[in-house]
Amino acid sequence: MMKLKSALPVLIAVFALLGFSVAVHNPYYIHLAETILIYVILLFGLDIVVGYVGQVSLGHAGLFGIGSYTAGVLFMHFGAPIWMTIPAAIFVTAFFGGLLALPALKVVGPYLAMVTLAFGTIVQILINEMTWLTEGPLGIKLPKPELFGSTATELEYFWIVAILMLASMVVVDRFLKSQMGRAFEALRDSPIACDCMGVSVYRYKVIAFVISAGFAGLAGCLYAYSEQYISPNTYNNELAVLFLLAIIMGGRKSRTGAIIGAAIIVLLPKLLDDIHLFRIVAATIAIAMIVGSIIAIGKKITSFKRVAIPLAGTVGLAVFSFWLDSIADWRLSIFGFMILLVVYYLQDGIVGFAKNFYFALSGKTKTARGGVSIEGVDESVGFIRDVGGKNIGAELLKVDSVLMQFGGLKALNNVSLSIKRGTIHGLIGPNGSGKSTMMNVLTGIYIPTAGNVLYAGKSVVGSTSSNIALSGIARTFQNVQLFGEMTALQNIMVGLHHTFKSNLIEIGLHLPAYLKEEREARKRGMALLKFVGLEELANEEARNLPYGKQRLLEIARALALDPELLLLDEPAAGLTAPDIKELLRIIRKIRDSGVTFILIEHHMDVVMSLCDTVSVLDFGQKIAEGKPAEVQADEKVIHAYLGA
Ligand SMILES: Nc1ncnc2c1ncn2[C@@H]1O[C@H](COP(=O)(O)OP(=O)(O)OP(=O)(O)O)[C@@H](O)[C@H]1O
Repeated sequence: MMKLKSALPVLIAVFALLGFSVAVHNPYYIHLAETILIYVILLFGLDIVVGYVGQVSLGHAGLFGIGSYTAGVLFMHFGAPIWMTIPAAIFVTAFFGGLLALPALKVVGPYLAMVTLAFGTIVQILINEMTWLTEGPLGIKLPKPELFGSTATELEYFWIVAILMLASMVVVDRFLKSQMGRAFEALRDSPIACDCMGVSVYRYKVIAFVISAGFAGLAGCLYAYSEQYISPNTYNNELAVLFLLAIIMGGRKSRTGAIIGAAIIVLLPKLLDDIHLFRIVAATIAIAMIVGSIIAIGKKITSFKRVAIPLAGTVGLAVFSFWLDSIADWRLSIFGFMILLVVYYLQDGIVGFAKNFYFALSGKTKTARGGVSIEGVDESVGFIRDVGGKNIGAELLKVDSVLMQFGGLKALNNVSLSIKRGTIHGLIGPNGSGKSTMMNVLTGIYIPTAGNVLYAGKSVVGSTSSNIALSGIARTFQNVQLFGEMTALQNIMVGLHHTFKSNLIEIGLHLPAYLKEEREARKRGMALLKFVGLEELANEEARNLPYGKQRLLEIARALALDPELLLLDEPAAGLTAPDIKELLRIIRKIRDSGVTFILIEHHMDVVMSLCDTVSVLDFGQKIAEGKPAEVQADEKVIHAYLGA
């Protein structure tokens, strides 16, 4: 059943393509459809970077050009056949994708948009100037590829493109549903939490750009044969903006969105050339809009006020189209107007809008795809660390005279701690005393100005957060850092990322090695959810969970790392009394299996009932340490909390 459901989009695509090639013989339309399919391949790749990793890229027209020119140059200079130019274009472009990723590691948002735009411009200039390789502005001519000894016809070539598009669709979908795709989404939703789950943000950003560029390279190569002529000015920044628009209009994180987006950017300019066609389409959209609005208002999904402007806009456009005699002078304005409407009113793109409309209309709740059944979950497989009394009481973590300075402020001033295995060590102190800073030093987010941190005898100072996480230190955050757009189960599976060894080929081909890892991770993920009592919410997006449950989910996600040391930063903050009771039970149970804790907490009853030892910070200095009752009675501590 599950298998059939996931194969359905591919089957629909196959039948649509078959139907098209049987019904349409006009080479002009075949070529148009071919261009759409080529853009679809590129957009699948671009969506990885834009939709999943959440980065802006205006460099994809440049990458597209690199793909085209790899094919063109190899053909012109060496007469290379298509079965050589395709892999070459993919690899060369993927390499440049890696280069494009470097700025993305440093800057985000508008800055990244500018850097990637510059990348596109540089590529275009280089293609133009390197005449010895690329023929410069003259461009390169190349015939349709050889197929079984004869040159492919337009229709045969259409089928080559169609098959590669289908293959890309399957492969991209598989990548994105694997640990790889989860890493991409995790780093978009919370880079800090991503690193602290042992998933290196650096590494996966680069991987995302490389894979994305690989698809741009494939698309570029196919485009060269499709057009049979390539020249530098095709790959301009306008095309880059158009690609980005296609993703936004179609709908990010969606293969259907990529197809719709590609169709729009290829067909819209043609549509705006033909006044009759434009009238028909504008009228159809206006009617759909009127009918949709009436239904939506009738079912109370929306109000008249909210649909008034888009309604007036689409109806106005339709009326305007009949009033016009010729469209030529209005093309750009109409295009701009349509973009404005879509970007403003359909922020989730056309696919996102259609989905929301469907769910609102049918009254069904959205369950994330890849949902799992909650029956027969075996809690015991989730939580596998059991040091069984090993070295209980020996030193696990030693913080040695750590100084953390921010400008003139000493957030931590010469603090030393000794954390014993199998214990719960409390870290308390008034607001701003340096507790969270200590957590950040321990997890590699801050590098201390001076001093050392030894974990199991080895210094972790200077190690990356993801390496520290993988060595066995997991944490939760004061201000919950879940991966909001991912389901509860997926959040935990990011924590289980370290259990995956499979590579891109194993994922792409769904080889048993990968499928087994995925199965086991799901099983463990569900077990961990059950452990914290969230198995019923496995398929719910994390951002929709109540606050208390979010905190529990964070603990379960941290446990997925199989930690030896678990750092909890104010786990009881914002929890109700029954939730706190549940939290205490869970923490004790984890402790009993041998995990060591550092616990920051403002709820004194929680600290008193859980901790074996408590250290107190005030203005970055350790002012007291000892058993909870001793510390509570300490003069300096009372003074720090109550003030003079
Ligand atoms: N990245 C930073 N840059 C500059 N100052 C910082 C930074 N991080 C923390 N500080 C400062 O260090 C001090 C300690 O902050 P920290 O967040 O560690 O306190 P805390 O004990 O966790 O407080 P709270 O209980 O309010 O969370 C504060 O004065 C804070 O403003």
